[in-house]
Parts: sequence; C-alpha cells; structure tokens
Amino acid sequence: MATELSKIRNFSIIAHIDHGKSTLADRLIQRTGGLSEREMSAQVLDNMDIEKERGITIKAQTVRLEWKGHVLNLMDTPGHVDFAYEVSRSLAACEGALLVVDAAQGVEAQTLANVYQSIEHDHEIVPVINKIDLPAAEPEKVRKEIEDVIGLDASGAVLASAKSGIGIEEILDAIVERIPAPRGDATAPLKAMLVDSWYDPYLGVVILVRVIDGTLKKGQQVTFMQAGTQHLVDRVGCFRPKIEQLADLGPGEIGFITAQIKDVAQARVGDTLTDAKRPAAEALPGFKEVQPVVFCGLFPVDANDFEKLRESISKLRLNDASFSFEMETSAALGFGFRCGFLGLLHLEIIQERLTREYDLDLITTAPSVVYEIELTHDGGMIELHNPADMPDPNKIAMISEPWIEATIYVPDEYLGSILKLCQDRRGIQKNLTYVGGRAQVTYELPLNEVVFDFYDRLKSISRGYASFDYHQIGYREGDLVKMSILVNNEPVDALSMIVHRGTAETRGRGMCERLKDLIPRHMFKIPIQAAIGGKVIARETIAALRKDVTAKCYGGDATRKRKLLEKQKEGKKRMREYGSVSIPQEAFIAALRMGDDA
Ligand SMILES: Nc1nc2c(ncn2[C@@H]2O[C@H](COP(=O)(O)OP(=O)(O)OP(=O)(O)O)[C@@H](O)[C@H]2O)c(=O)[nH]1
Repeated sequence: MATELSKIRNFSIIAHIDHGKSTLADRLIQRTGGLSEREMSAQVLDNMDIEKERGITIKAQTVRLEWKGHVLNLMDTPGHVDFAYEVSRSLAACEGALLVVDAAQGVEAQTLANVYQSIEHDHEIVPVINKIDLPAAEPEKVRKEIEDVIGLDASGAVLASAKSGIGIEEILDAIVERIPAPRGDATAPLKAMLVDSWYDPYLGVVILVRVIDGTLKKGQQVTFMQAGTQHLVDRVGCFRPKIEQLADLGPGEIGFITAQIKDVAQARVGDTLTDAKRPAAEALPGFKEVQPVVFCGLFPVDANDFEKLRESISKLRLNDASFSFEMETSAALGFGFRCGFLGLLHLEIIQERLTREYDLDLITTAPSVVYEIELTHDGGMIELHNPADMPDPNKIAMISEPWIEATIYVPDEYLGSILKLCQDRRGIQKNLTYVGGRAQVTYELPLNEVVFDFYDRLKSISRGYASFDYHQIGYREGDLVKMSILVNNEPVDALSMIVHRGTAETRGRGMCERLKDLIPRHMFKIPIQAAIGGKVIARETIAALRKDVTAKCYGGDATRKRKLLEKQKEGKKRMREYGSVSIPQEAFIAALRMGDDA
C-alpha cells in the first residue's frame, strides 16, 4: 500500500564538503531505527572506497526513515560541481532540504550554489548548525552569516552535533513540522521522475524514482518518455537503507525499481516514466542530456594491456553513463581511448579507479575542452575534442572556446593572490563583495584555463580556505593556437595542447623546462622544443650521458652485460619510447602541471 500523501516528507541535505552531511545522515538512520549500532560502524551513505577516501559523495543514494507516524525520504546528493545536473534532479524530487553548515567554518561557495538551487525549487529550508561540540564553534556567528549571506531566516536553526548525537530528534521533528508534504494525484496517469540509476551486480540496473502522479507497480509495463523505450517493472522497493521490496509506489513516494535493464545509459537521469497502457500527455520538464566537457586520451603504458583497458573502461561505463570513450590511435602511444568527462574531478576518479581497481598503468594525455572551429572553405563547423585533430591553421576561419562563470569565496588575506591567479588565467572580473571578513569574487574564465590545475592552485594559494563553484556560460571566440612539443625533433602528440597565443610562450617555456628535468639523460643530446606551426617558441637541451652503462663491463663478460641490459629494460617498463628517447610515465602528468610562476 502506498503511503498517504500527508504523511510523506521528501528532503535532501545541502552541505559543503566536510561539513558533516554523511555523519548526520547516518545519525538520522540510526535514530529512526534503520540499522543497529554495529551496522552503523561503517558510514552507510558514502559506500565507494574512493568516495570515502576523498570524503566526497559521488552517486546519490536515498533512504526511507520512519518518524512519529511519518515516512521521511532522505535523498543524498553528490557534493561536487562536476555533478551539478544530478544534484538538480535530486533536488527536484524533494520538497525541502536541511542546510548543514559547519559551526566553525561557516557558509562556503559550494553551499551557496546548492542553496540557491534549492530555493529555485521552492524548497522549505531548515538550517542546521553542525559540529557545535567543536571548541572553535561559533554558532551565533554562523547563524548571522546564514541570514546575511544567504538571506534565510535562521532564527529556527537547529544546533546539532552529528558526531555526538546532539539535536538529532529536533532535526527529525523539524522535518515533519516545517517541510511540506508532497502533492500529487493518485488517479492521474503515472508520471515518475528518474532521479538516478546505477548498476548492481545482482539486480542489474537499479533506478531511483520519485512518483509525481499515479502509481508505479510491480508487473507494470512502463515507457521511458525521453528514451522512447518500454520496460517491464520486475521489482519495486525502497532502501531502509537495506533493500525492502514493496508492491507499489504512490504519488509523492521515492523508491527504486528494476526492469531487467542491462545498461545505465538506457536509464538517463531526468527521464519520465509513465504507464505504457495509459500514458501521461507530456513528460516532466527539466530533462537535459548530460554532455562531457573535458576530454583526454588514456593509453596503457604496456601496449599488451590494451584489451584489459578496454574491458575495464567498459565495466566502469556500465555504472556511469556520463563518461564517454572511443578508440584512439596515437603515433607515439599506440592504441588507447579518447574519453570524455563531466569535469576534472570526474576524470581523476575514473583514472584512479582504473589504476587501483583494475591495476592498470596508464598514460593520460593533456586534458582538453571541446573547441568549436569554423572552417574557411565551406563555412562548416567542427567540434574539436583532441588537439591532435586540429585542422591546418589556414583552413580555420574562427575558433571558439567554452567560458565559465566562477564564484570564489575566500578569506581576505588570500584575495590578492587569488585575483592574480584569475588574471593570469585570462579571467574577467565581474563582481567583488565582502561578507564578514571574506570576499566573494565572480570571474568569467575560459574553461581551458581551469581544467589543468586551477583548483589545486586555488587551494594551495589559500591554504585550502578558498572554495570554488562554476557553471558554463557559452562559447566565445579566442586567439587560440596548437602548441606542439618536440622531443629529439619528433612531435609528442600526447603533449600537444591548444593554448591562447598570448600565453603560448610562457607555457611553452615552462613545459620545456619541466620536461628537461623529467626526462632522463640518454647517450646523446636531446633537444626539447615547443612549437606553433613550424615556429619554435621555446627550447631546452638535455645533455648527453658521458658513458655507456655497459662500458664498465669492459673485457666483455657476456652474462654481466646481459644482466645490466636486463636491468635497464626493467626500468624502461614504465617509460614510453619516442623514437629513440624514453619518457617516464610521470613526466606526462607532471609536465602539464603549471609551475608557481603560471
Ligand atoms: N566535531 C565534529 N565533527 C563532525 C561532526 N559531524 C561530522 N564531523 C566530522 O567532519 C568530517 C566530515 O564529515 P562527513 O559527514 O564525512 O562530511 P560530508 O559533508 O558528508 O562530506 P561529503 O560526503 O564530502 O559531502 C568527518 O571527519 C566527521 O567525523 C560534528 O558534529 N562534530
């Protein structure tokens, strides 16, 4: 039996990374009796290793709680800018949110971005000031900050410590009293929003839904309105957080279904499910196709690992339809894949999982954004995903690059260096305001200048205090050129990149200097050059080694000589041969990181 509408509360938790979202979620589950003390020992909502290590939530999960005769559905949302669309769908499935703010840290940029989204969805927001047990906690200051910065009434903010279990019942009561019940029509044709999907080795693709109207039942034939496909629902249920099967889900309810779907790409976030026999007239608004924005090539260090890489990437893709891949060949790196990601963090997560879970040694080429190129001969437009495919400059009428608007929130003392960083990355300052000793600055920046190491630099300049959030604002024309790197006079395509003409020389010089330190000496002199077209803009030289390694085996002890050569071969495993030059794997990534000067 579906739950009565008036007894349902659907909410999410908005929090900046580390402000205690997962800890609080665990407490709520524990207090409402979902799990025993022992089962609580591991954090429940963040269940992937990498999520745990990095302390961030990547995939949304949801839990059904029972509190004083009400059913509370807690929707967990991903905590990073790369996953903004998934966040927006999770929020659309709720009527309210808990805004968790660390009593010692206060409001941060990411919190702001999510709160505004939540307000746009007309959510009732219940502020929770967490970590009041900390000696550095300043709940009154934070309460005022919530009012001044966000403009929310925080007089009713709940003071809590998720860690010590303070304020948990007050939070549950506040959810029931302040967050409105969902609305919906049980007699209307079925309309349910697909909030999330993931691959489970036992159940196949699991789909998280929020029913808007009508009833979703086991055994029902449903149509996915955006995908245009039909599936038979074979399981309906919810998580408490353990799986519980149900007969149906009524209006306002959140739960999961399975429908013998093999591939998550068929279950796209934001799609509308309806009854195949009695379909709704139109789909729910807000569906968006998520597009990868950052591309790079992934190549196995050992060419024999290519098949293993293909299998591993395919397996990862089973669970994450938001990244794309296609085969790519490179003159120097051999066979690999060109992959697309939602952002740099997404790229790093996938790369880390391939390395760690699938035990692959990989070379990652320079990340690149998607450029739009207008061609001269027929005025046609192409999308450039790989610098190696850049057309001849005289065939190009215009190149455009994606821009973003970034909001950075930073304590006063680091503002100067942050402004310089943005300026160096071709940023255009839009706004600067001060709130309680902290600056909020808005910049327009080319995405290309952000994808490498902007976030790392921002964090290191501000000792971790700055926070950063961005969204794309469209394409703009740019004076962009392809910079090639030549090692021993041969172009290394994995290192070529699209740069702005104005910064090309500095970039080129930095790159050559770093490569000089990263590439080991050889028997001969190695020139390293950065070039645009045929013109060399920077050059360094690696001096030759004086002696042959085997030279000391003078006298010709054949076994010793072979052993030495063998040893050398060992050392080469993690290297790539470029013509006659070996480049260590680490050099590829390290060379891309811009130095402190940039
Ligand atoms: N002292 C204190 N520490 C807390 C409290 N709540 C959470 N923490 C700690 O703060 C850190 C971050 O907590 P999490 O719950 O993992 O943070 P999160 O907001 O879920 O982070 P994401 O999953 O990345 O969004 C952990 O080390 C917690 O133990 C609290 O009330 N008091």
